[in-house]
Amino acid sequence: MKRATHISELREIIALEKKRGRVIALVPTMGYLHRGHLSLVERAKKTGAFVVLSIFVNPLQFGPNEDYASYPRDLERDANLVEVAGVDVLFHPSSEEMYPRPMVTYVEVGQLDSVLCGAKRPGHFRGVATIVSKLFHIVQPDLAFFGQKDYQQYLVIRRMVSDLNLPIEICSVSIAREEDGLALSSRNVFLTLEQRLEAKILSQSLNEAEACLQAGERSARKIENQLREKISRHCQGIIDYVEVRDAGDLSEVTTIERPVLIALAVKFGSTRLIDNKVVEVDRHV
Ligand SMILES: Nc1ncnc2c1ncn2[C@@H]1O[C@H](COP(=O)(O)OP(=O)(O)OP(=O)(O)O)[C@@H](O)[C@H]1O
Ligand SMILES: CC(C)(CO)[C@@H](O)C(=O)[O-]
Ligand code: BAL
Repeated sequence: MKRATHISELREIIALEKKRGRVIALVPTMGYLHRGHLSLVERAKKTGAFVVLSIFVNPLQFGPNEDYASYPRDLERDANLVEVAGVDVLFHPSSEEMYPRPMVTYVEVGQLDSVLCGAKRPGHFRGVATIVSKLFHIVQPDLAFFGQKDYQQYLVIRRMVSDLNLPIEICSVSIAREEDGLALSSRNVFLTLEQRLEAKILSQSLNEAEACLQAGERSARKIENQLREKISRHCQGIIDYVEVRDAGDLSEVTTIERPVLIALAVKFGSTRLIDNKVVEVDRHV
């Protein structure tokens, strides 16, 4: 596995592979890798592409009171993991390399930024879209892989690629979970034992909401209220949001008739976890 910290080095490596006719796949991450990240690599490898994995904790997507400074980092452990997983090149630039001077140019994401995590983390998706756009320009991949755990992020990137006519196929990968259902996340490492045990309620309550929908419930507000009630009853986490929205464009839903995203964010102390489920409904129930 090759490693690059400078944009120019990475560009040289990729130019050579493109000359050889290789398809290029990009897996953007913030590091502290787990099985969820490795499932993105696995999917990328399966395409036969030359796989570039980036690790960069992007300051632009963190709010002033968020966890940029304390975000978990362990580059050497990550490098070993991705080498074993078969990544072809690991790109881990410094902040100075990615942002040599204060930015004046950003990618704005409009409507999609105004709900769910976008509403709770002002400027977050502008930061995500801007860094992902920079990575896309640096790597010029044919394919890029994103996890459904960050479903809103996946929609934002898909829309950015469409709006800006970028010739990149955006591939989404399903959520990798612990045995008890908790979605894998780099931030899980910050949970106390008690919080870790309680956190399984998030995926359990999403499964229950799905069962309710499959049984014929069609009121989005009822589903949200049931979820809130269950989470509040079974854990000390503070609900940031619990919402049912259209799975295609995140618009508001009252009566569920199309595929919906059931999404939630819950804070366990200072650790904010997100999870979601996309549910297709049978129109004839
Ligand atoms: N459990 C998971 N299953 C599938 N994909 C995941 C999972 N966790 C993260 N990813 C994906 O990996 C990519 C990089 O995510 P990131 O490095 O932010 O990891 P993370 O574990 O989501 O971190 P955090 O939850 O602390 O934000 C994103 O596309 C994200 O959706
Ligand atoms: C896509 C991403 C790497 C951009 O910094 C980040 O938001 C993440 O890890 O999901
Ligand atoms: N996976 C999203 C990165 C963040 O929370 O900033």
